[in-house]
Amino acid sequence: MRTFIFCKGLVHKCYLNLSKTCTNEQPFPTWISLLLLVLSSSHGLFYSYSLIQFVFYFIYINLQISLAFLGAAFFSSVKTATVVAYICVFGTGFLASFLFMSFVESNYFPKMWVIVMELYPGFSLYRGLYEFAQYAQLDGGMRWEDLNDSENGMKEVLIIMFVNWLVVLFVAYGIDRFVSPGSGVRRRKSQNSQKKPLLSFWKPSLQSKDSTLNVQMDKADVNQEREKVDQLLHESSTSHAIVCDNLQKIYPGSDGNPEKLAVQGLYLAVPRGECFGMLGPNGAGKTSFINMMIGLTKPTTGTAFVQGLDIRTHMNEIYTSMGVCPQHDLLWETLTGREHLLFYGRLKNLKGSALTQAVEESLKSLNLFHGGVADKQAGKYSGGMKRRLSVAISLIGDPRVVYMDEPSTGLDPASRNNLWNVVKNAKQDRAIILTSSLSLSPIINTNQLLLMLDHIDNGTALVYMVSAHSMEEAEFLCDRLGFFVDGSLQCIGNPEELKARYGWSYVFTITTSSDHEEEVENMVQHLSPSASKVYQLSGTQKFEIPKSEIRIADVFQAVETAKRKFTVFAWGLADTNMEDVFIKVSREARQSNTLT
Ligand SMILES: Nc1ncnc2c1ncn2[C@@H]1O[C@H](COP(=O)(O)OP(=O)(O)OP(=O)(O)O)[C@@H](O)[C@H]1O
Repeated sequence: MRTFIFCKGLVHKCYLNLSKTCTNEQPFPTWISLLLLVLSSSHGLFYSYSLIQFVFYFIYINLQISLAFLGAAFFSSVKTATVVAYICVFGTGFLASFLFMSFVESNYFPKMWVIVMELYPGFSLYRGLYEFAQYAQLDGGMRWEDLNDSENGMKEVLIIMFVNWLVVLFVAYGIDRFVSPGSGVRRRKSQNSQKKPLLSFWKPSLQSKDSTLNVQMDKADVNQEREKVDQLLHESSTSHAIVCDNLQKIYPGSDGNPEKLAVQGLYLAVPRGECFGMLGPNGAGKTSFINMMIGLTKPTTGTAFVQGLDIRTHMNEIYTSMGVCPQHDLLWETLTGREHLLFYGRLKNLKGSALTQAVEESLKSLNLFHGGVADKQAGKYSGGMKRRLSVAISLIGDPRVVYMDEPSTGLDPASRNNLWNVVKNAKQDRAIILTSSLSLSPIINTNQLLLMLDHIDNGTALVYMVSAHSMEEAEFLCDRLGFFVDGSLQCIGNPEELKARYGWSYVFTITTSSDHEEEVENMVQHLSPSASKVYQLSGTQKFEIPKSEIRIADVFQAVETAKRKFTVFAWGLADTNMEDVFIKVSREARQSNTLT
């Protein structure tokens, strides 16, 4: 990931050329070298096609790529990498033109110092171009035998660049493999203290055994999940692709803010073939969880195993079997949809016709193929098309584990249904974790279901609203759902189980004029003394009535009687749905948080 970030800044232009000119199988340094060779020759800069030019460009481009890999270890932000890369490029050009070249041409400046300066790749590039220009007027340009000329510095330049290439590549590999397998170098140094020896397979961490405090004993389903995890950690093999063992994330306090417990001791086991829905309001910790699972951040304590590999120590191996659809689309504006998929497909080791076929199938399944859409730049895509492309990227290369952070955000209903079908098909043989944000907001939006008035204190009302499509998506796609509030798992189970567990009541909604609210309340109390009002606004009231206390026929009877006394604009009696479950779970979580 870091490598791409830096590469995007440093070799962005080279990559774009690659994408537009090379075929799938050819390594791109070769193509770029040939391109530069042809361009320079055809523009009359050099009068011949020289093999030396090809070798020179080839070595230089590979050196640049190695430098990009090395530099990637030091940057975690695309912007910073881009700015530094541009400063290096322009600064080098400036210094080379006004300073270095005068040293090269000077008869007094020691040649030894010129060679020392050429150790810097930018100067060796300039020296090489300078030497080509010197020989450009000769018939045939620079030849191999010209390398022996005493004034020709090309031989040194080629040797220096070649050695530089190997050294930089070696150092970059060493840093990436052994020093900092994760994110930015400085951050990694501080995390090395947490590094554990490599694990051969599942192995319970000692930390997890000590930490029982985070599990609230009254959550039977959550406890059951924890027991399952404990059991899985002692098995030598398992059908579970993802096992989280007391995963915890605490962000340190900054700028006077206290530290933030974003994910609290999470135990979770997701088998292959399951789509697990992680639902929760904004700030519940869903993205923090995903960021740990995809290696963007390290867990504070605990760990998770993906296909048996520990996310603290084996992230590089995990990347090869993982797909991610991030919350915000990370796309190159100037690359087409097809080019994106070709790029990510190659990263997943797809080649030749298998790659072409996978890309086409993926584009077709997400409606990004026909009408030239596949070959349109992603920058010209609508928000929904970008989202679909992100989902396609996450699924290319047949990953075993896929994380989708709010995949259908911003999609119109037709695209959403299409995306749901794609995800549903994709989950057959892989584990998918899908997050969905459920709005908890005091703003009333007619597109959302207004579900509950939590309390009315001091004249203020906090209204819970749940985005209807989030719930629909969760129910349609997910085999199991977990509700998160304030970083902790509140309940877990399949939609039917959850509805049965929390669905002990009917929801009775009635709309009259405001003058008759009290009479409606009395009517409901008469029907069921334990009924509770959950929402009231301008004559519309909503009650939860325990199923054990009423018969549906009695409700009909009561409403008919009421209609004879005053006007009832609308009324309805509904069974508990997933929205109600979420409201109840959130309310209980809030109440228990207030008490503690
Ligand atoms: N880098 C950070 N430093 C400090 N606090 C953070 C950081 N990232 C997230 N948080 C806090 O951690 C909590 C969980 O955030 P997170 O983004 O994981 O929630 P979320 O469920 O994904 O929310 P959303 O649906 O809005 O994306 C929030 O209170 C957030 O403010």
